[in-house]
Amino acid sequence: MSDTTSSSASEVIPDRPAARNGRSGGPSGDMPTVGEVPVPALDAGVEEEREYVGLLYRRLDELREEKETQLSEVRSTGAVGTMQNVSERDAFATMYEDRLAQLNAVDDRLVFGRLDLDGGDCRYIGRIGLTTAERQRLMLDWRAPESGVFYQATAFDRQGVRRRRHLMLRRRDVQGVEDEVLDPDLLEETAENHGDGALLAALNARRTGQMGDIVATIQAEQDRVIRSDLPGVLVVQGGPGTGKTAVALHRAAYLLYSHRERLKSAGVLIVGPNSTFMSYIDRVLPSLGETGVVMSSVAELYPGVRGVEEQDSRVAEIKGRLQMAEVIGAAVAQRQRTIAEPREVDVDGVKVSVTPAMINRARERARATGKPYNEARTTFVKVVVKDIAEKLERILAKRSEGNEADRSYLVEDVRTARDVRVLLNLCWLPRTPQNLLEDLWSRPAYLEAAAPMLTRTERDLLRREPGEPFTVADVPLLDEAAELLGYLDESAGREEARQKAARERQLEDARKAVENATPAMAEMGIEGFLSAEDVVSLNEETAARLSAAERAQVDRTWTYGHVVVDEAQELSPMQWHVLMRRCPLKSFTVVGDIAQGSSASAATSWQAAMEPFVGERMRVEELTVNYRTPRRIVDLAEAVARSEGLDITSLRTVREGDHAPAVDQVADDAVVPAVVEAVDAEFGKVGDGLVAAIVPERLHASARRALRERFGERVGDGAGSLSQDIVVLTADDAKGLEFDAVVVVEPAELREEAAGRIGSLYVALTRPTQSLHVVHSGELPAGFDAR
Ligand SMILES: Nc1ncnc2c1ncn2[C@@H]1O[C@H](COP(=O)(O)OP(=O)(O)OP(=O)(O)O)[C@@H](O)[C@H]1O
Repeated sequence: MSDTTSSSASEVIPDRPAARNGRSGGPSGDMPTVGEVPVPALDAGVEEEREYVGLLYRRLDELREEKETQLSEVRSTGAVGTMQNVSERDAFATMYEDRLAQLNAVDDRLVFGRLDLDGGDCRYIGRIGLTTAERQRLMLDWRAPESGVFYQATAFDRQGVRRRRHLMLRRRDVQGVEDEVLDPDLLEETAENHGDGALLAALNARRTGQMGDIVATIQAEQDRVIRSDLPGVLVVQGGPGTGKTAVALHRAAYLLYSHRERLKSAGVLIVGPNSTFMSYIDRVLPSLGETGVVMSSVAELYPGVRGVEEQDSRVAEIKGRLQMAEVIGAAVAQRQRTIAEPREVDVDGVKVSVTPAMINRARERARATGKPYNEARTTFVKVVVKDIAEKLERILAKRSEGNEADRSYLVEDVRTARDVRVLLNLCWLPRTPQNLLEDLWSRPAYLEAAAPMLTRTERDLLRREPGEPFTVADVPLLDEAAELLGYLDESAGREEARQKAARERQLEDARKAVENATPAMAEMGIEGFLSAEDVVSLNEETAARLSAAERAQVDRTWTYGHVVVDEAQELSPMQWHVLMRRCPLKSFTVVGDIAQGSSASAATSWQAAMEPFVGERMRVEELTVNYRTPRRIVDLAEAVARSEGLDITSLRTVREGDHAPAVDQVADDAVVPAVVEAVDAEFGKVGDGLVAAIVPERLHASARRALRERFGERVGDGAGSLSQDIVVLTADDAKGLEFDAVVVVEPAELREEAAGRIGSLYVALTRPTQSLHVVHSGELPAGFDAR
């Protein structure tokens, strides 16, 4: 058994240089080799590189075949033998499956870089590490420490790099090479292939509606963020198009590689603003060979609920306050009541008096357990039932003149007596998070008692009818309620405890199994690929084949090893509060742009947003180059933002752009037809690209209808349609996305929709990669005159 791809930082890769140019650094020395494998010389062109790339693909195919054979052999073994044998078999099967999935995922543009170093060493950089069957290195994983210089070296700080070569592949074929010569001595010897063409080619490429990876062209300031240490809170501030999303996703892949042991079992959570955005980014990590990550929009963080949009931003702001945690706490506590007077209950025809003292005593006992509300209720019920049963026993003893009743029957009679159940529910009602929240919003008296700190107007704003769907802003409140209420069904709590204990025992078995398997895996150059946790999940009957990621997704109480938050400027304090609970270690990558904030609770500074949760303990990095939007469009967007008082740092841009922004003013009733014309005109400019119309809510349906009339099926609908030619979006939905051309409709209205905050208009203006077209009937916001 041998496997020589590298999957983890802890893998043992013999540090044998793969390629050494025969004559140190010379352009045309003897052909260097890896074992018997020739490596193209420094002055090699596309043809020679093609040969080497062909060799890498042959190796990839060989490994894939090997894994397929191993997997079918292991599967055919069947589930026989001791528990430990079964664990070992399953452990190997999972390992082969994961590896196969990884090998399949990295097929497209497997290799993208080559470094030629002082002293003649040469390194190929690709999506994963590859070695020959004799364990000689063929290609390095981009995340390996030795690959760092590929992204970091500059002419001023060469870090031993003579030349950085970008190999530009289409699928498996080398289409071209691009060289950056850093060593001045080499400049004279190599005449061709200079420039930053790989980056420009990537930036000019037509957009597909799906975000791609940037692994071949990560820039130095981005690389520093990606490779930053795991612990603590890292905040990445960056203007539009600076690659925050790309960097956040590559960082997740990097962390999974360099801390695989820890993160594979605990998992990594990636949180984004909405489901459109989540589907836009969902292919990036698989293309980097990483699949075990949980992705969730803020609307889906509470399992089983998908929050709808909160229509009124004032309501969203109130529900987002940290204070709401107190409101939920008070609402929970209020559901425990006592009785003012003794009360008679009927147990099988016998009247028993229940006193306030009995209720109070039971309540104190229950509270003293420190358990969540529903679980503490179990103690309350037990104490009250026992007290009533004792009273009943005494009454019956008196009546039957000393004949003893069977205590256990009495307890059961009391427990099932209707009067008793009514009384118990009156004093301590069992609750679900959903019905607690529903009561809070639909019963003014209840809300008033729980939220005296809110004004009357604020409470009135929160009012809604029972049965209406929960909103995004309700999601953290449901989570808070679930935390305080605990399990409704006491047996669910017990079942959970039982499962925990069983899991502990299985973990012990699994540790032994993994220990046994480890030497064999190390022999294959694989360490840390499989943990005892993985083996246990394989053995669990209920979670027969669930990965940590899959288990985490359905478990509200799951705690992750790392959490990545995108568009983080939009999060409310309550949303942060809940996210912090998902990662008690406080290992976060937080990316966003304060200037783009448009939600009712948007942060005004990172310090203000994070301080309640992490104090001063965070590090802030800034990204400064806009890779998406050409200079001419950025100038306009920045002028608009500045005239509205936004404090933004001017971004550097990579491209000047071929098209000046177009602005069409039309009559009120001509806006929708003008949008259709503008979309048409933009196709004229950008050819087959993607065009988005970003419109106020009011015009969404009519603009879509008109575009469909003209362009038919080419007009997409909803989150799944980003890859269609034309999409109609609100400014909120456009967050984080990009298109070849964008038609921004009624900019002043877009600003008003976000309660006058300029952030959403700034977002809309910075979505194009090529061309911007503005259509308006009303006044233009200030800043447009700077064109
Ligand atoms: N190093 C790079 N190489 C190639 N493309 C890049 C690079 N950095 C960023 N890009 C591209 O620039 C575009 C913008 O990146 P991304 O969406 O990550 O930016 P962002 O900062 O999250 O933007 P916004 O805040 O405006 O949503 C994407 O198409 C991305 O692929």
